[in-house]
Amino acid sequence: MSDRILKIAVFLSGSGRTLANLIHRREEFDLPIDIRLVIASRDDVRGIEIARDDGIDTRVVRKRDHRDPFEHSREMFDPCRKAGVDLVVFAGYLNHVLIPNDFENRVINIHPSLLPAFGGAGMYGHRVHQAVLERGVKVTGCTVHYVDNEYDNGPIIVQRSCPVLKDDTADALAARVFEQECIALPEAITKIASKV
Ligand SMILES: Nc1nc2c(c(=O)[nH]1)N[C@@H](CN(C=O)c1ccc(C(=O)N[C@@H](CCC(=O)O)C(=O)O)cc1)CN2
Ligand SMILES: NCC(=O)N[C@@H]1O[C@H](COP(=O)([O-])[O-])[C@@H](O)[C@H]1O
Repeated sequence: MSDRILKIAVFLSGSGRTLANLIHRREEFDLPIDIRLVIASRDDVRGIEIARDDGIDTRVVRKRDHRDPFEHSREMFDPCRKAGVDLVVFAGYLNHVLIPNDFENRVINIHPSLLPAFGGAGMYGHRVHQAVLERGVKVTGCTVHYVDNEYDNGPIIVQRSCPVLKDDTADALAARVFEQECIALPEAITKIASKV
């Protein structure tokens, strides 16, 4: 579909399964990405090890080490500029970060619900699936969207759905949604690569 290889940076805060899936799709399915950089919000996360094992340049940028959101944003995006990154991918990244003007429409996020439902501040990871179960909805899924300065607000690129089953636990539901995330994020990246 696409003939352009996107230079990407991945921002993460956790176990790095989303990054591992991108590496797998690049190796096995020719996902057109060159992962130039991984930036983690903490130094004790498995995502960093996955990146290093793949030979990817890594950095840790802790939000609390910065005077204000502007300085934090510069520290996150300056390395992306230096590395000539086309697209930044939030892959389980849990800090709010200001999006600089030159990265408008060049940052995407994967969220584990069908936005605009179950999004916003406080909605991340298992909290999302717990809220879905408590509300009793019958269909959930994931959303890949462009990132702006409001949580989970930017234009939607791809959504994939799956059922919520009777007697589901948050763990079981998270695993079913994650299967869809593993398809949705590569699909969104391929879509973007085909347009640039
Ligand atoms: N400018 C933006 N930054 C971020 C966005 C975004 O849409 N615009 N999305 C998040 C990812 N996200 C869901 O997709 C999300 C992550 C975290 C939270 C949240 O409530 N975080 C807590 C802190 C959690 C922690 O550090 O352990 C909080 O802010 O109090 C909501 C949504 C990434 N950044
Ligand atoms: N609001 C953002 C959010 O909840 N993101 C979610 O965190 C998980 C990251 O897993 P990973 O760290 O193993 O890639 C994924 O399920 C992703 O959708």
